[in-house]
This record gives sequence, structure tokens and C-alpha cells, in this order.
Amino acid sequence: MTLNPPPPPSQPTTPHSPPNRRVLIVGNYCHDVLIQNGSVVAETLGGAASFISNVLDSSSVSCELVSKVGRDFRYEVTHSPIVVPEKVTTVFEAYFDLGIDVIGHADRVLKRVSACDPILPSDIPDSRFDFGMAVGVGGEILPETLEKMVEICDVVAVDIQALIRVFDPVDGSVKLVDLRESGFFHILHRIGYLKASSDEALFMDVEQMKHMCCVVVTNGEKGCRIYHKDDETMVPPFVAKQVDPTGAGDSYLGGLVVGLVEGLAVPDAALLGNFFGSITVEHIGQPKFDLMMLQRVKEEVQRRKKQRNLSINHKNDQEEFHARLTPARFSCVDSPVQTELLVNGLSCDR
Ligand SMILES: Nc1ncnc2c1ncn2[C@@H]1O[C@H](COP(=O)(O)OP(=O)(O)OP(=O)(O)O)[C@@H](O)[C@H]1O
Ligand SMILES: O[C@H]1[C@H](O)[C@@H](O)[C@H](O)[C@@H](O)[C@H]1O
Repeated sequence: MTLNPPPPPSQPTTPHSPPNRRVLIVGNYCHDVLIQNGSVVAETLGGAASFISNVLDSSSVSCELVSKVGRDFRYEVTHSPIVVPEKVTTVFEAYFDLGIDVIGHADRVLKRVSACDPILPSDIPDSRFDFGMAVGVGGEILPETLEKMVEICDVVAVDIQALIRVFDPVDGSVKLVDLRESGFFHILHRIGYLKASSDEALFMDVEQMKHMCCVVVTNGEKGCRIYHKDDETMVPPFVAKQVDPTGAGDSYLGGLVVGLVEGLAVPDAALLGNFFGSITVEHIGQPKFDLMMLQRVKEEVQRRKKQRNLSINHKNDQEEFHARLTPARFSCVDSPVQTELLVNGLSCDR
């Protein structure tokens, strides 16, 4: 089945001088506090922007990141955030033993216990970008912020969590509102990609949205589905031993965008998303990707592109791409810090 998605970002002009494929990532970093049986199990750097830039940086895709943190921000990051001295960094507590939350999310109950400032249009550079990613976690993306993004970026990908989250005024519990009531709906015909988890997809009309943009719905260990106009494609998962689901959707989106800027077709880019999502669930916090693994992935992406250019694809060609990526996962090793955390770590079987 062929998908006819929004145009990908600009392609190389000569084999030796790749163009500047700049990606703009907009969303706040946060502190993630993982809680199980009443105790803090881990405190990690969070925020979709941090997981996504980890995937893009590791894949040598140049990106610029706009994020706000408070004076208490304690992580050394490649892309410096804007520090708001009178504020504290956004904090999410993730409770792994409170059962199913109000939105039917069985993994964890999320509470936003503090929130840094929103990201304003004036915080975003005035330059042009090939690809924009609106990936807020705590309500920091405003309609006018997204409007500026669609003006300066050729294609914009949006994580629905940036648009539909609302926060309980008493305890900060995350709730979702219908996309039509989110205050962003009027801009959505101008975006290229909308990503939602299967829980979040219940808060939009996929049948309606797939005529406005390419919709990707992730479904944990089952992989993901792509909807665009009259096409629907299932993209298979990779087998993983889940330890902590945090950031899986973010790394997925990072992998998808890496695939798109590299010039892969949407289903292949989504397979790369599944690949990075599956590695992320095996770690607490940010995964540190193995260099050999990244090199293999790069080679497979180039091979896949060549195949496409020569039009030598056949019906089951994604199976082959999947089969060639699968062994690359096994060259991935944990850093000592992560291994130590895993010993006391979470295990969240779905
Ligand atoms: N247990 C798993 N095994 C294999 N792959 C997984 C697993 N969980 C997630 N993934 C991969 O990561 C992708 C995103 O996961 P998921 O659907 O849980 O997103 P999400 O709910 O947005 O994640 P989060 O909010 O935790 O960041 C999936 O489509 C899948 O490819
Ligand atoms: O760090 C995580 C991550 O970015 C998730 O995508 C988001 O759902 C959580 O709110 C956040 O704490």
C-alpha cells in the first residue's frame, strides 16, 4: 500500500554536499521522578525534546532546540535551554503502582508537580527550518507558538500530548481533552504529521484528521499504524524487554523524523521510529545508543534508500528492512550508570 504523505524535507542536491537539513525541536526539558511502592526509584532528565534530540544527535541529524527550564535545572545537555531564573523546571512524577489512570493508561499515572514558563513565538528563531517538531509535555506550547512553527518550517510534526493535556489544579494529574476543544484545531490543516499513542488517539477523530495530515498512532509492543487519506499501514514492532516506558513515544518520533529527513518513505521512517522506541523501553531515562549500532542503522538506511531509488522493491520489502535492523539492536549496551539503575529498576509489563 502506498502512502502519499506531506512532502519530505529537501533532499540532497549533490552526493557530496548534503544540504542543511535543520530540524527545530520545541518543548521544555523536565525532571522525571519515577515512583514505585511509595519510594523514588529514579530521577532522570525528561521532556520529549530531550529524548528526541538524543535520537537526532546520535543519528547526526542537525537540530536546534528551544526549551525553558528553571534555575534548578541540573543536567548538562548538548542543546542549552533558556533559563528562567524566577521559575523552577517542569517536574513530572510518574507513579507505577496506582493502577489505571483517568485516561486508561495502564503503565503509569502522571502528575505535573511544577511547570516552567510557556514557549512564546519570540523565543523561536526567525530562520527557516526544513522540519519542525512541536513536542511539549506540560502545556508549554501555545497556539501562537505552533502558528509560528508552521510559518517558518517546511513541514511540522506534532505530538498530540503537546496539545491536549490539561492538569488538575490540585494534584497536577494529567488529563486529556478532545483535540477539537484544544484551541489548536484551526492550525492543524497546516501540519504534516500528528503522532498520538493509542490512548491519546481516543481524543481525536482519526477519520477526520487523516485527511488533514499524516496520522501515526503508536501502540507500545504492537508497533504503530499510519493513516493518511484512504491509506492505512501497520508497521511492525521490534521485540524488547520493557523496563520503563517513559520516552518511548518521544524516541519513536525522533526515529520517524530521522527517517524522513534521510529521505525514507513514511512506513520505513516509522519502522525506524519503532526501532528507537523499542530500545528506549529497555532503559530508565535516556538510552545511550551504541556507536556500532548507530553505524549499522545508518548503513541500513542508506541501503534502503538505494533500493527505493532503483525501484527494486517488492511486496514484502519492509520485512527485509525489519530483518536487517533487528540484529543491530543487539549491539546496544548499557552504560554502567544505567545498569546500576536497572538493578533496582522498574518492570512494567503491559
Ligand atoms: N514494550 C515494547 N516493546 C517493543 N516496542 C515498544 C514497546 N513499547 C513501546 N515500543 C515502541 O515505541 C513506540 C512508542 O511507544 P508507545 O506507544 O508506548 O508510545 P507513548 O505511549 O507515546 O510513549 P511514552 O508516553 O511512554 O513516551 C511503539 O510504537 C513501539 O514501536
Ligand atoms: O519525560 C517524559 C516524556 O517526555 C513523555 O513523553 C511525557 O509524556 C512525560 O510527561 C515526560 O515526563
